[in-house]
Amino acid sequence: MTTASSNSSMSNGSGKVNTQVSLNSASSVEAAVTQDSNTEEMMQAVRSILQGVGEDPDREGLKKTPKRVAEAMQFLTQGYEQSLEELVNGAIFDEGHNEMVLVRDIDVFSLCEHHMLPFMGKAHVAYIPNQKVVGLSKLARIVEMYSRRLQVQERLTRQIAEAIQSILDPQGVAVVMEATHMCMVMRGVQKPSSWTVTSAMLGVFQEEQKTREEFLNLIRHQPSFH
Ligand SMILES: Nc1nc2c(ncn2[C@@H]2O[C@H](COP(=O)(O)OP(=O)(O)OP(=O)(O)O)[C@@H](O)[C@H]2O)c(=O)[nH]1
Ligand SMILES: [Zn+2]
Repeated sequence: MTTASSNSSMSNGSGKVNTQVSLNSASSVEAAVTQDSNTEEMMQAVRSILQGVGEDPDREGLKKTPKRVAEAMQFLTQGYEQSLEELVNGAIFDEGHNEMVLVRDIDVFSLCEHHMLPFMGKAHVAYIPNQKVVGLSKLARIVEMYSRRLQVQERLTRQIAEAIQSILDPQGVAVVMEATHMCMVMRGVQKPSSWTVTSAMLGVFQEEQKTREEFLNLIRHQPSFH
């Protein structure tokens, strides 16, 4: 991963090994070494795939491909290394606000766990606070963290809803995701126009039809600035 490999060079300073490393930097050196060996293994695997498709991994254009693919895969799955707590970073505010908060049209890029092919689309995330609100960007960051993993759309949708539930204990959470799956577009059943809608409704969104409808109307309506 780009970040991890830059970490590894940072932790070694100018490349010399510092013999007076503290426990913390010793463990970060260890993490960097593990990361490097992971990258190495991934590069080997990409070489095998290239050979498997009948390519010559040593030809000019493909020489750096194993490294590029390994780094791209590490980027696309960086959500495994993030935690909800770090991501929210304490940005929870006691506003006494109890009306619906909705962030819609959050871009989603993920990989399906069955084929490791992209699926992409939009997520709409709403909650009804119980006094506490969270920084708006954190809702998009939560979407980002769970999408940067190998996923199925249903689980991704539910994990986003449950994460918001766990940090805010709100009156309810609603998440709708609309996505197109490259494994259904480029291969397999080959249906380029199909898209999949999943939803997760918790608390009042599940219990009260009126609240759920209000949310569904809000995500249908086209904003005037578009
Ligand atoms: N429920 C769900 N299914 C998914 C998702 N992403 C991919 N799939 C499906 O996972 C299934 C895997 O089915 P398999 O029969 O094991 O694999 P396959 O032979 O490659 O299937 P086809 O895609 O039908 O060619 C397919 O039906 C995919 O459409 C997702 O996010 N949610
Ligand atoms: Zn798939």
